[in-house]
Parts: sequence; structure tokens; C-alpha cells
Amino acid sequence: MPGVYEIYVKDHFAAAHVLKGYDGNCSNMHGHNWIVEAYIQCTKLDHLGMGIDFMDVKSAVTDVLSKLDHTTLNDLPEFCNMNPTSENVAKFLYTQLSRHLNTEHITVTKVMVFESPGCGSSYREV
Ligand SMILES: Nc1nc2c(c(=O)[nH]1)N=C([C@H](O)[C@H](O)COP(=O)(O)OP(=O)(O)OP(=O)(O)O)CN2
Ligand SMILES: [Zn+2]
Repeated sequence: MPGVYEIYVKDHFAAAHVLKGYDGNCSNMHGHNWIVEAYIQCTKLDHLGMGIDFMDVKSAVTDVLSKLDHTTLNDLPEFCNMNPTSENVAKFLYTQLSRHLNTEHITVTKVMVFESPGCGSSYREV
């Protein structure tokens, strides 16, 4: 079986959200310092021995997170029809990062999103 490499980058953003219909405090507006982890699978190394340069992944992650940073997530078009839960934010980031980074040998495999250090969700496609 051929081996694969997995590249990992962690970043963060600050944003508020409201969980509409939630039976509890989270139906009030509140904020989090969201932590994001992106996992990228590479099946080939370049001449430098890199699957993909961390800098390229960081740049893509920063670019995508800049759309969310210091916003109220519910106000963004992406979340006008769904609650910005960590699950939905993870899927949004997965889709955006896949568009930026996927090639023949590079695939975004998972995005994890934490609303607090102990609670989060991930999205991947099976
Ligand atoms: N499956 C999910 N469950 C919950 C989500 C979610 O996105 N997916 N989100 C929430 C709320 O957004 C809530 O604010 C999250 O709370 P938590 O991460 O526990 O952080 P707190 O700020 O509330 O921390 P405390 O230490 O508990 O005060 C709820 N559920
Ligand atoms: Zn919350």
C-alpha cells in the first residue's frame, strides 16, 4: 500500500454567533476565540522533500479565516440559512480550503473547529 504524508496547520479567529432555536444560553449572541486545525494529505514530495509548504497552507487558512474574523457569523451569506455551529463552520472551511489547496497529489482531508479548548467538531468527506 503506498504511503501518504499528512500536513497539519493550526490557526484561530475571533467571531460571535447566535444559535437560533437552541434551548439555552447559546441562543443569545456570544463570542468565541475559535481554533481551527486543517489536515492535508500529500501523496508525493517535491524536490525539497515537502508535500506542501506549511507557508502555502498557512496562507490559504489565513485567507479563508479573514472572511470570518471579527464578524458575527450569522450575518455572513454562508450562514444565512443555517446556524453557524462548529459543525457548519468546519464544513465551510473544508470546502473553501479544498478549493484553494487540492491538486492531483494534495487533498484537504479534515478540518477541526473548536469553540473552546475542550469542545469542537470536525468535517471530512468519506
Ligand atoms: N454539537 C455542537 N454543540 C454545541 C455547539 C456546536 O457548535 N456544536 N455550540 C454550542 C455553543 O456555541 C456554545 O457557546 C459552545 O459552548 P462551549 O464550547 O462549551 O463554550 P462555553 O463558552 O459555553 O464554555 P463554558 O466553559 O461551558 O462556559 C453549544 N453546543
Ligand atoms: Zn457558541
